[in-house]
Formats: sequence, C-alpha cells, structure tokens
Amino acid sequence: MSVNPDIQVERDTATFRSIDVTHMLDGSPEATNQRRIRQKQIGDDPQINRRNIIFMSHEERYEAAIARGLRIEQLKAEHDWDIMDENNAIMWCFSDIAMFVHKVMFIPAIERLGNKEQHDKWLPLAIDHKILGTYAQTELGHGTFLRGLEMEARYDKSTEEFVISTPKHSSMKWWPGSLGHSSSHAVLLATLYIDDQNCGMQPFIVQLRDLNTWKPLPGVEVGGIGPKMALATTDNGFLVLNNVRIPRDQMLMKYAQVSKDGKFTKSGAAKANYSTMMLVRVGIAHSCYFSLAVGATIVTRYSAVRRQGEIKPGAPEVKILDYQTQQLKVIPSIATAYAFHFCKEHLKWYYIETFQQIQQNDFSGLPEIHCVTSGLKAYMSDIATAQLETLRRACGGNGYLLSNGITNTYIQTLALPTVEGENTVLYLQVARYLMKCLKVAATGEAVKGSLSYMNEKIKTPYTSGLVTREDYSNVKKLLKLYQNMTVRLTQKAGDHLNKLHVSGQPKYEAWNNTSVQLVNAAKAYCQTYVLGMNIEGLSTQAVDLPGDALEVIHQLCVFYALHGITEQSGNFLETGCINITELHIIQQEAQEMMAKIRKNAVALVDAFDIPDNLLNSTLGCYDGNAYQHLYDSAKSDPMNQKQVLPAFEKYIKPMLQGKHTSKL
Ligand SMILES: CCCCCCCCCCCCCCCCCCCCCC(=O)SCCNC(=O)CCNC(=O)[C@H](O)C(C)(C)COP(=O)(O)OP(=O)(O)OC[C@H]1O[C@@H](n2cnc3c(N)ncnc32)[C@H](O)[C@@H]1OP(=O)(O)O
Ligand SMILES: Cc1cc2nc3c(=O)[nH]c(=O)nc-3n(C[C@H](O)[C@H](O)[C@H](O)COP(=O)(O)OP(=O)(O)OC[C@H]3O[C@@H](n4cnc5c(N)ncnc54)[C@H](O)[C@@H]3O)c2cc1C
Repeated sequence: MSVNPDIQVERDTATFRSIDVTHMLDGSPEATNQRRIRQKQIGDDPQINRRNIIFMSHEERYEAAIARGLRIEQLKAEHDWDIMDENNAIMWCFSDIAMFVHKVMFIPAIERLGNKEQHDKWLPLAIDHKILGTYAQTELGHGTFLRGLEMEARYDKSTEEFVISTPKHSSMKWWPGSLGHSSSHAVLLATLYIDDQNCGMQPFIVQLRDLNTWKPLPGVEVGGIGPKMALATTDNGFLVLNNVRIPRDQMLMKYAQVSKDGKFTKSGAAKANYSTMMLVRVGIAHSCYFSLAVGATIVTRYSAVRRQGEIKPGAPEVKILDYQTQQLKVIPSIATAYAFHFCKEHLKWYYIETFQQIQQNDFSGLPEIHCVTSGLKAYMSDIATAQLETLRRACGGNGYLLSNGITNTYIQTLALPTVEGENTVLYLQVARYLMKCLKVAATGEAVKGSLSYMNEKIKTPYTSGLVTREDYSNVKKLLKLYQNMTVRLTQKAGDHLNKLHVSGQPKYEAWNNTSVQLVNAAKAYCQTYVLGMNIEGLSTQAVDLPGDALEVIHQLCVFYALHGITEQSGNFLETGCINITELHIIQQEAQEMMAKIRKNAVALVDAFDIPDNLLNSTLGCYDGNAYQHLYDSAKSDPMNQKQVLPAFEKYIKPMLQGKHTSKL
C-alpha cells in the first residue's frame, strides 16, 4: 500500500531528521538497532502480537496472554535477552501478559527482601519457572494503609512454623495480580505476631497450589475477583488462608528476623520492606512515557490524514491538525511525552544508584528517593491518563473504537494512578517530605537534593525575571518560576498547618485539614521536577543532536514550560510568581510555539519509532492509510464472517413475522 500523500508531505517538510531524534531517545544508533531487533522479534511473532485481541473473549485473552508470556520466555532464551529487554517486552505488550507480576514483583521481592540462603533456594526456582508467583499485599479492607493489614502470621515456637490465617472478610487478600488462576506461590505480606506482640508487616513465601494438579493446597481458598475495566489478562485474585502452616525459614529475613525461639530482630531501615513497591513505581514511570508516546503517535498521524471542514470558506477541506484547537489537544501530549522520556531516564539511573547504596546498607538516600518515586509515579500517571483521554476524544467517533489502538492503551494505563499506591496518598507522602525540608530551611540549614532551591530565599517584593521577550523562551528562567511557585505553595501549606496547630488542633487533625493545600504543593513539586529533568536532558542527552533537531527539542521544552503555566495559571498568579500581564504574554508565546511545533508534529512522533505491529492501530499506521485500515479491521471482525447471524432466526425473524408477542 502506498503512503498517504497527506502524511508524506508532513515528513517531507519537517525541519529535522526523525532518525537523529530516535537515536537520542534510544541513547545511540547502536541502541536503536538493538531495540528494533527486539521489537521485531516481538511484533512479528504470531503468539505475541496483539493484533486480534479486540475480538477475543475474556478467557481467550487470558489464554493468549499466558501463551505470550511463555513465548517471551522462549525468545529471551533464544536471543539472550537481559532483564531490561524483558521489562521492555512487558511494556511493549502493555503488560498484556498473564503472570507478569511474577517478573516485576515476585522475583524482585525475593531479591530485595530475602537473605542469601533464601535467594539460593527460591530464586533459581522462580527464574526457571519451576514455581510461579504473585505479590499478595492488598486486602479487601486495606490496600493503602499497610500498617492496618489484618492477615495474621503467628509464630508457633513449638513447631518452628508460622500459622497464617484470615480472621475476617476484610483480611482476605484482594487484588494481587496472577493470584486468581496463575500462581503456585505468593510473597505474602502479613502482620507478624509473636506471643501476641505485633511485629509489623512482614513478607512470607507461601505455596498456594499443588504444582502437578494446580489444585489449591489444604487450607487455601483462592479465585479471581471478576471482570475489570481492562487488564483482563492479569487474573487479579482473592485469597483466604485457614491456619496454613509454613516453616520459619519462609519468612523473608533480609531486614527482619525471627529466631527459632521466637526472638524478633530488625536490621536496615524502618520501611525497607516497602522497597519492592519503589521499583515498580519506577517501572510505572516508564510505562507512562510509552503509553503517551503511543497515544501521541496515533492521534498526530490520524490528525494529519483526516480532512474535515474548512478554515477558509470555500477552500478545500483541511487536515484536522490545522485547527488550533486540535493542536491544543495533540501538541501538549507530544511535548509531555518528550519531557517524560528525559524524566524516566533520569529516574532509572537514580534508582539504580540508590539501590546499590541500599545493598551496601547505606539507607541515607531512602527518604528522597521515596519522595521522588512516589511523586513521579503519581504525577506521570495522572498526566498520562488525562492526556490519553483528551487524545482519544480528539479522534472523534473513531476514538471510541477498539481498533484505534488508543482506547486499549488508555484503559490499561488507567490502572496506574491506583496500583502501587493510590495517587493522592502518594502525593501526601511527597508533602510529608516537603514539610520536613521546609523545617530544615527555616532553621537556616541547607536543604539538599531536589529541593535545594528552597535554600534561596524568595525576595519580597518579587519580580519574575521576565523582562525581554527572549526571557519567555529561556527555559532556565521559566524553571525558576516553577521553583518559586513550589516553594511558595509549600510555605503556604506549612503556614496553614502551623496556624491550625497553634489554634489548638492536634497535629494529625491540622494535617488532614491542610491536605488539599499539601497535595497541591506536592503536584507543583512534581511538575517542577519533570521540567527540571527535561532541561537537564537538553544539555546531556540532546546535546549531540544536529542543530536543526536540537532546536525542535528545545522548542518542545519551552512549550512544555509555557503550557504548564497556562494550565496552572491560578497557582502562579496566586503565589505572585507572575502577574496578569506576564500571563497574557506567556499564553501568547505558548500559542506561537505550538504553531511552530505543528510543522514538525508528525516527524516528532515518527521519532518515537514505534513499529506498526506494536502500535496495533488502524488510525495511526505509519503509512497514514487510516480509512483503509479501518475498513480492513471491520471486515475481519468474526461477526462479519457470516452474512446472517443466528440471532436472525432466533429473534429477529419471529419479530418480523409478528410472533414476538408469543413466548420465545
Ligand atoms: C531499574 C529500573 C528500571 C525499570 C524500567 C522498566 C521498564 C519497563 C517496566 C515494565 C512494565 C511494568 C509496569 C508496571 C505495571 C503495573 C504493575 C501493577 C502491579 C500492581 C501491584 C500493586 O499494586 S502491589 C500493592 C501496592 N501497594 C501500595 O503501594 C500501598 C501503598 N501504601 C504505602 O506504600 C504505605 O502505606 C504508605 C502510603 C507509604 C504509608 O506507609 P506508613 O503508614 O507505614 O508510613 P507513614 O506514612 O506513617 O510514614 C512513615 C515514614 O516512612 C517513610 N516511608 C514510607 N514509605 C516508604 C518507602 N517506600 N521507602 C522509604 N520510606 C518510606 C515516610 O516517608 C515516613 O517518613 P518520616 O516519618 O521520616 O516522615
Ligand atoms: C489493576 C490492579 C492491579 C493490582 N495488583 C496488585 C498486586 O499485584 N498486589 C497487590 O498487593 N495489590 C494490587 N492491587 C491493589 C492496589 O495496590 C490498591 O488497590 C491500591 O494500593 C489502592 O489501595 P485501596 O484499594 O485500598 O484504595 P483506598 O485506599 O481504599 O482508596 C480509596 C480512596 O480513599 C483515599 N484515601 C485512602 N487513604 C487515604 C489517606 N490516608 N489520605 C487521604 N486519602 C486517602 C484515596 O485517595 C482514594 O481516593 C492492584 C489494584 C489494581 C486496580
């Protein structure tokens, strides 16, 4: 099929070469080649490709997802994939792989929470798939508040075993992925009691099913929790344990230990048992980038080939991408996807570095990385889901079809604001850190790390520093505005908290009564962090780009900063970081920048280099022939393979013959 001329002209008139930017996104031309090979191995494989999933039943999708998982294992062995290849494969399949919790949580939990002997025993079994596991933490009554977990593990000194039980409905496990039908084992988080003394949430390895018959073991009641919005293939489950006994060495004992005679000891940081969640939060940041890049690719290409209506009366119909309002739906998502790219790359290296320190029992970096990973997981998933919905609607009627590729991406991504810590709760964790840093700054001590900009006192009366028109496209000056806004919102929340406390409210009550301001400050911190990483990326990852490409990536960053101010203008105005005249100029500059970026919109999404066989989209194929692909997809619908469906004889015909009033 030839390429649609409407999309070809976009490529021909772009001011830079997409491939240069692709190399930057991958890290190097070699890395691009390597990724392409991996994506081809996945996308071309009939067992992995998700082309037909939209026509499958729930059970068919589950089975296909198991087969996909197995096939990925075979490819990994055949082609010698490393752990990143495997994680990327999961991401490129939008986590549409049954048992992926085994990879992204069960194994990492054993690695992080187990001691040497436990690694030696369990990791080979898990890595070779001799056992399949889930991460069972959430209960019906408690998902967020981990100190409230009710499943009990009571130590029995006489037999040197833990006895695990589910005292009431609210204490059954509820939600763990792959628990329903696909796990033989669980890393199970339960509250440990020794002689009735509560020793907090601890991790245990519990076998759930017989490895030969797959039947639940005695005392284990397990099943699926029912259909969900999406992620049909991760069979989220429930689990009731009736006095199930496990040996003492099946408590994962890296950070807390129980001796034979029932002595409880702790080592490491207080929240070390939460470390698996931190890793997955980093993975979620990666997924948010990828989902948004997919959405932006599909909708930008579709908007460049769909013509409807006219701008100039009587002139030929225009591409919908030429409407300014359509640009406002599409361009921010392109700019955000690029900003998220820089941010998730930073996050990956930051995590790896801090994890190495933790491995050497240096926990000093834990509070800051907990703040950053919690905040970015929340912020990036909030923004990605909101923008994906805007993008989906930007396809008009065809935005409602499953074959468009964006609807599925959107509903899979919709899980991310909830899983791994509900977003509001995570913002409140960030706020806790903000308040601590504010306290440090108030004592005159230097705040370190991502909030070191707090050290600089904001002068009153304050000027924004935006003097010349060039200042409005100076990303460092714009970043300063964001930092000042964050500090002021943090101070405002801190003042409110103190005022309530001084007026007699206990601290916890004052906290709850300030939580709206606290969350607002936390979001500002996250937005500032993402912009900071985008700017850092310009001078690190983007610095070797040819001039024309660097200019466009720089324009995107400027637009990201300006557009963010227009979206959050209330915060910037209220904190006095800009005045109304400056806001008007910012709005104007953002619109002008958007028009410049529009010229390169298709080339910018081409640079994401997401192949058609992973995109799975009728609307967003590289060749731009959206109408042909829509027609082909409709024709391939199994319901269209028969000219007359059985429902005709059964119901429609009797109705036509006037027999519908008699009993069917
Ligand atoms: C190299 C990597 C590269 C990767 C690249 C990969 C690329 C590809 C990726 C592949 C695709 C994969 C995508 C994934 C798909 C989705 C998977 C779906 C699976 C979903 C699984 C789940 O859904 S699984 C369940 C998750 N369930 C939660 O997520 C519970 C939330 N709930 C809490 O997390 C706690 O409940 C909460 C709120 C903290 C309060 O905990 P709490 O009450 O005990 O604590 P308090 O609030 O009292 O805080 C007391 C002090 O602890 C501090 N602190 C708290 N946490 C801390 C911590 N983690 N580390 C350090 N410090 C911490 C805090 O900062 C305070 O410090 P201070 O006192 O100094 O202020
Ligand atoms: C698709 C999917 C997959 C999952 N996979 C797993 C898994 O593999 N393993 C696992 O263990 N769990 C899993 N979960 C569970 C998930 O981690 C929890 O649902 C999540 O952590 C939110 O907890 P919750 O359901 O208790 O929400 P709640 O805490 O009940 O949230 C409800 C509302 O209460 C608010 N709220 C709660 N506490 C506070 C607070 N302190 N301050 C302010 N507001 C508050 C929230 O902001 C939210 O608006 C999964 C969930 C989903 C949807």
